[in-house]
Amino acid sequence: MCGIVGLLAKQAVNQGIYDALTVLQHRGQDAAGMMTWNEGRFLLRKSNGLVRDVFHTRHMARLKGNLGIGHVRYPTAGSSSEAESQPFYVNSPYGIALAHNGNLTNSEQLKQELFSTDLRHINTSSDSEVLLNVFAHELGKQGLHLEAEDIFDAVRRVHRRCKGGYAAVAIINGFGMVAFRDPHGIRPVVFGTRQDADGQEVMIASESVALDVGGFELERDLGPGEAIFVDMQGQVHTQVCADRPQLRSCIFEHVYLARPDSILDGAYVYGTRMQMGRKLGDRILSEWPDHDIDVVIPIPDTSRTSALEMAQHLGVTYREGFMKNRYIGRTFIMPGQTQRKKSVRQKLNAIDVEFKGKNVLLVDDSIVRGTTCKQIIQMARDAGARKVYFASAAPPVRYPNVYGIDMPAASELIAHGRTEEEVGQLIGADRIFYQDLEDLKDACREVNPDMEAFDCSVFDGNYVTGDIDDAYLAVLEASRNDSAKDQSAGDHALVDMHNQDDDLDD
Ligand SMILES: O=P(O)(O)OC[C@H]1O[C@H](OP(=O)(O)OP(=O)(O)O)[C@H](O)[C@@H]1O
Ligand SMILES: NC(=O)CC[C@H](N)C(=O)O
Ligand SMILES: [Mg+2]
Repeated sequence: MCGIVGLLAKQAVNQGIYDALTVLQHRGQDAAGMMTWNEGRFLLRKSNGLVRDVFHTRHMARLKGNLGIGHVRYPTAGSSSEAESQPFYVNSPYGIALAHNGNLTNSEQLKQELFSTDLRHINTSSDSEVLLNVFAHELGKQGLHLEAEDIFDAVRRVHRRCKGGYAAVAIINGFGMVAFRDPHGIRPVVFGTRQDADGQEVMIASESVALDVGGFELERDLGPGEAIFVDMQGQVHTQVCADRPQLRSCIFEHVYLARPDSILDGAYVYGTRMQMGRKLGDRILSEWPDHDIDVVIPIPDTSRTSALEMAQHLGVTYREGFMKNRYIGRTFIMPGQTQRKKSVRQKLNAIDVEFKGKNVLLVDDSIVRGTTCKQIIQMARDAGARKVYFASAAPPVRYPNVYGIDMPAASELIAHGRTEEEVGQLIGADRIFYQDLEDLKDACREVNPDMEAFDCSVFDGNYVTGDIDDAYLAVLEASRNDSAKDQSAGDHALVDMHNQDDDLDD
């Protein structure tokens, strides 16, 4: 779940893209990058680190031009090497730069095809470089002069070849900006406009919050299989380019990934999280009408919205019993288990008075590996809680994700092959409550009834692209489990196009 942004404006876009990336930072903390286009040249800066660490004044000054794209990365394929940070660039045809959120599930097969049939070489292990090359190859079948229709034809062929979850934004040298969303709309992408004295400016982004910050009016989400082309004059052209588009957006965006102040597929994430809190409150009341919960305490940050609503619904006091260190990022999207474990303790600290002698209900948005809740329950006990109950606003996460969330190994998921009660025992809770999957879907549908169905694969093991079987998951687990990733860490030797270096003079 990386963050992507594209901006075509009437003046320099570097600051606008930087600002958008800072509000998309929660989608990727490993690397950041920006590619602008100026008078026929692409200018690139990308590196490992947070947005504020990657772009210094000297880089910003060099990122000239009124058209650009940006990316914050949370790796879900290949390595976390700087060379695999994004955007990527390819020189033929025209010169194309691309940033991608998601994961291709057939990238190995595509890589072979690109080499043997399309005569293209992929220089990294990133699936995003594969996506860019498929797009480039299909675009290369068009003529010297591109019209919107030609671009949409190329995207149509990309959808026929690529499988998985992908939202991508690209620049085509001399022609404009393009974005497209996979035929199931698994990963989100929205676009908005801003009126300048010289004409219309357009921003495309993973989440609407990026548009808010830039003063853009949200037009809408791209639909499943839809593409948008913004020409150099700022004119917007859109077309659905998939043969059988079906909206199956990732429900985990609403549970955890997206910011609550974003609107995805027409639904305020804040609203869907509130409904999750209500539904789970209902479940607790029906399973345990004479409960003895004294206080509801959220595990900051993401669970706050659901926990507050749940407490009100239960008629129980809500208290902020854990303080969050604002300088530690999201732990779940950190690359290794050792770092994730250590960061939970650095990130959260208990306020003893809220726990002493009380029966506390701790609420989190989800339990994935169990890294957070195990430590938190112990902290609550150490702070003097009498009983510690635990509620997850999402159902048990039992299956790997293959569409752009780095949960590749079933064996690393605490609920895989376990009952709810077994998870409760393992994490040390006196009682555990999980959301029901139908209730989770209803929570989202109640905010936008048009969202009929979702990708819920991490909860039900049903992969909407239809190409995932046990053999695929076994290969994925072997190649991307935590210890496999540890062994490939530090692989920075891959070559890439010239990247602005830190040792350049100011
Ligand atoms: O079971 P786990 O493997 O620990 O994963 C689940 C936890 O990770 C996330 O928090 P994170 O710190 O990433 O972000 P947040 O501050 O947005 O809650 C999520 O909100 C849960 O708290
Ligand atoms: N989280 C994502 O969207 C990752 C995009 C791409 N698969 C990468 O690893 O760079
Ligand atoms: Mg959390």
